[in-house]
Amino acid sequence: MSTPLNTFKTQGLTKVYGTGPAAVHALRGVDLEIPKGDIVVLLGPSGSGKSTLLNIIGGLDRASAGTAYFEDQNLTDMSDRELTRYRRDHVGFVFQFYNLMPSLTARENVELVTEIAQDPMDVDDALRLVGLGDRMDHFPAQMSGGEQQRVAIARAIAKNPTVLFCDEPTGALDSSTGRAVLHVLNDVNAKLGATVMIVTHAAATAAMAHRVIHFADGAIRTVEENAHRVSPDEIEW
Ligand SMILES: Nc1ncnc2c1ncn2[C@@H]1O[C@H](COP(=O)(O)OP(=O)(O)OP(=O)(O)O)[C@@H](O)[C@H]1O
Repeated sequence: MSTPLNTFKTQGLTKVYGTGPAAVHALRGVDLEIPKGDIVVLLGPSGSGKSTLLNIIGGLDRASAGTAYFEDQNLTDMSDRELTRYRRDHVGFVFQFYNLMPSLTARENVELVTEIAQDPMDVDDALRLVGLGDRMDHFPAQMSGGEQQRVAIARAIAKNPTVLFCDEPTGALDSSTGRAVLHVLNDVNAKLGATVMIVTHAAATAAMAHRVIHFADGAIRTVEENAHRVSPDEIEW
């Protein structure tokens, strides 16, 4: 079988939370193609459905209608067990708050994931890739916010994910620390070939993306391809 060109393809993807007068239409028919190996930045007002989309194609939530494919697998048809396997084998998540285990060192936090992964990276290599080669035995409380976020990224990439989802990865960081974190995401994309999807309110992040998706009111308004991508070093917010 040929290698699929898209990491994701959705058609008419719809999500309604609740029923009757309390129903919230979080996604109103999203048609989307995400090429393999792209960095994609999703922008849009609060409540426009960005996290909902990420949660559904990340296998954390279910659509109300429509289809979502990961490569040639239909996520919307999967059982809970199959979705768990999909997440375990293919998906890395990075959130605004790093969710590290405080009683474990950087290395041990990453090992938690590599112990159950199918084809993990070497833990030390993952920490070196995020620039923490000399901080592996430090605990989260001994690290800055940016360093903790880099541990979270090392943990997410150590399973060798096909796709890395980042929901406000720089939301809790000052701009220079945030740039360092974006640098790491850029490297992960360039060196590992992972498709990287970033939801952010920091609109300037769009400059480093291959593709920028603008969301509003549960739907995609525009998709732009960046002819000239900018290095994270040049991003200001
Ligand atoms: N579990 C839930 N139950 C009910 N409504 C929800 C739930 N999760 C999200 N929503 C609603 O769905 C809509 C889309 O939310 P979503 O979190 O996807 O937006 P977002 O664009 O990611 O926003 P933000 O930028 O603030 O994170 C919002 O109106 C939100 O209140």
